[in-house]
Amino acid sequence: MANYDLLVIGTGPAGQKAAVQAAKLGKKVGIIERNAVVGGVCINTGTIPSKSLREAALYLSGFRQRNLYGAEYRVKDRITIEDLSFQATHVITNGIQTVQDQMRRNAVDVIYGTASFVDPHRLLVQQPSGTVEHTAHVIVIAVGTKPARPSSIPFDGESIIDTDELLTLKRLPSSIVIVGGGVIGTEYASILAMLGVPVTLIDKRPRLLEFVDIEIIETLQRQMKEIGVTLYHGEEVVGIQKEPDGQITVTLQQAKPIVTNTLMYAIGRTGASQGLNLEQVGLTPDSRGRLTVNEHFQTAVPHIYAAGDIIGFPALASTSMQQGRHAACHAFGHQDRTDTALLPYGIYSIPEISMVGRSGEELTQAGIPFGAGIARYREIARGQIIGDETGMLKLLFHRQTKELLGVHIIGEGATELIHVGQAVMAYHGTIDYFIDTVFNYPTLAECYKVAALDGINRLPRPWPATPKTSAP
Ligand SMILES: Cc1cc2nc3c(=O)[nH]c(=O)nc-3n(C[C@H](O)[C@H](O)[C@H](O)COP(=O)(O)OP(=O)(O)OC[C@H]3O[C@@H](n4cnc5c(N)ncnc54)[C@H](O)[C@@H]3O)c2cc1C
Ligand SMILES: NC(=O)c1ccc[n+]([C@@H]2O[C@H](COP(=O)([O-])OP(=O)(O)OC[C@H]3O[C@@H](n4cnc5c(N)ncnc54)[C@H](O)[C@@H]3O)[C@@H](O)[C@H]2O)c1
Repeated sequence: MANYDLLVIGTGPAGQKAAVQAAKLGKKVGIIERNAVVGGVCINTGTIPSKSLREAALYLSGFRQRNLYGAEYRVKDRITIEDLSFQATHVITNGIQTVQDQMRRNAVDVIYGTASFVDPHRLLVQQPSGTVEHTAHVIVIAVGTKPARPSSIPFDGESIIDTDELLTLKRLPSSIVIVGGGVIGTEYASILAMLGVPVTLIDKRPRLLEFVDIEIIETLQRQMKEIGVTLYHGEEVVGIQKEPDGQITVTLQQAKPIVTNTLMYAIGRTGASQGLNLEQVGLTPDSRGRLTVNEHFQTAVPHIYAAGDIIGFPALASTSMQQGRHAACHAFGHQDRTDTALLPYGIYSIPEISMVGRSGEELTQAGIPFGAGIARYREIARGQIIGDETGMLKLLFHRQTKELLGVHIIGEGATELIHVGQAVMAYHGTIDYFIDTVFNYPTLAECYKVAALDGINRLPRPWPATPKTSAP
């Protein structure tokens, strides 16, 4: 038994950052992990493997170069699971090693085993060799999520799978039906289609990713159809039949049945709070296993914090890290602030999407008068050089003050480019910043200037004057 200032449950992004931050504040920290390796969903089954798979698919399929060298261009003709997992395995191994090194350098004890509460300050850790108990002044619950698996679906780990199991398949599916057009379903649909797998993507909502700007989603949907994704909106699976030849017949509510080789469910994730013995400390998760916290990530028991996917939206690696760090800072009296209004979103579909700030729909609903300016990659030198013909950057700004209110991008580099707009918004900058600034040429960042000029040109003259204090 050891006594800690902080014990963290879970070594995903939230747990890692909570642990390191507390260690930097001079605290004695332990972090508990039930898997054989550190890193959580992020490094082992979610963010990192899916993004590595995407990069490998884009490279091996030659997709990025097809507009330049022709639709037939390929780096490799028959792409195998081994080709794809080569890069992912390398990146995952490095990621695990990096987390282990960080814990060691910061003198954080990594305790392998499954944690549960004995009382509000005491955790039981089950290990293959037996159980140990540790106590702590502060506890951070960062246990993350697991894929939602409705009991009515006959999952078999091979042909009827969840999104974690996709990564363990022995060969690429010859066809796949994906149920759930959320972020995971959309990303994997693009990746698999890129590899030549016929993909059907089904979602019960009327369109994909309802929180994304409509014009951006229309572009994405067109692109996905072009690379071989069949989309069904407002549709649900009502029957699953495994045929003697191993194929699966999927019966839909409205459309004709589909025969497929693989069926994958990507219908969301549930909090991994089961088994934590939360009733011992008086905490009750919601129906999806999530915990409620205040703005400092404290649960109803003030010295027990929760951070990352276990607290629900936005459930991203990016936000989880910040939440974990914020929780540790608050617990040990160190000032910290998280700007939730400027949360960027990055969706690694093909093409990728990113956004920050408000959408046109939100501004209209709020009654804020706004203008829009668009730059298309095909009209930008860098866009032409890289052969991205569908990329687009859209700026939304206040019609009177010209303050930047939202940035929405689809195309190569979108998730990196977004941070230029995010910084300008953080300082309440106007689109004049982009008009007055010189950008490297040829770059995709030049889209900001072109979109700002487009936006101002669409306003009735005389154009509004620039307020003196608005630029950063
Ligand atoms: C396919 C996929 C793609 C994604 N892509 C992105 C992306 O591109 N960008 C992005 O920002 N986010 C992405 N995400 C989301 C991101 O992975 C999560 O937001 C992030 O991993 C959550 O971090 P976390 O620290 O809350 O928990 P997790 O990473 O889920 O880690 C929790 C850890 O806690 C451990 N644990 C659970 N219970 C116990 C227990 N009782 N005792 C001990 N240990 C326990 C688990 O074993 C696990 O290691 C993706 C997710 C998925 C599934
Ligand atoms: N790039 C990224 O940042 C990234 C990538 C992947 C995952 N993630 C995170 O992982 C989390 C989980 O992603 P997800 O895509 O599994 O969940 P999600 O909640 O985003 O999407 C689930 C989708 O499934 C649909 N659905 C649910 N039940 C259905 C049914 N029976 N039939 C048809 N459609 C159904 C819903 O309408 C929804 O569109 C998200 O919260 C996201 O934040 C982030």
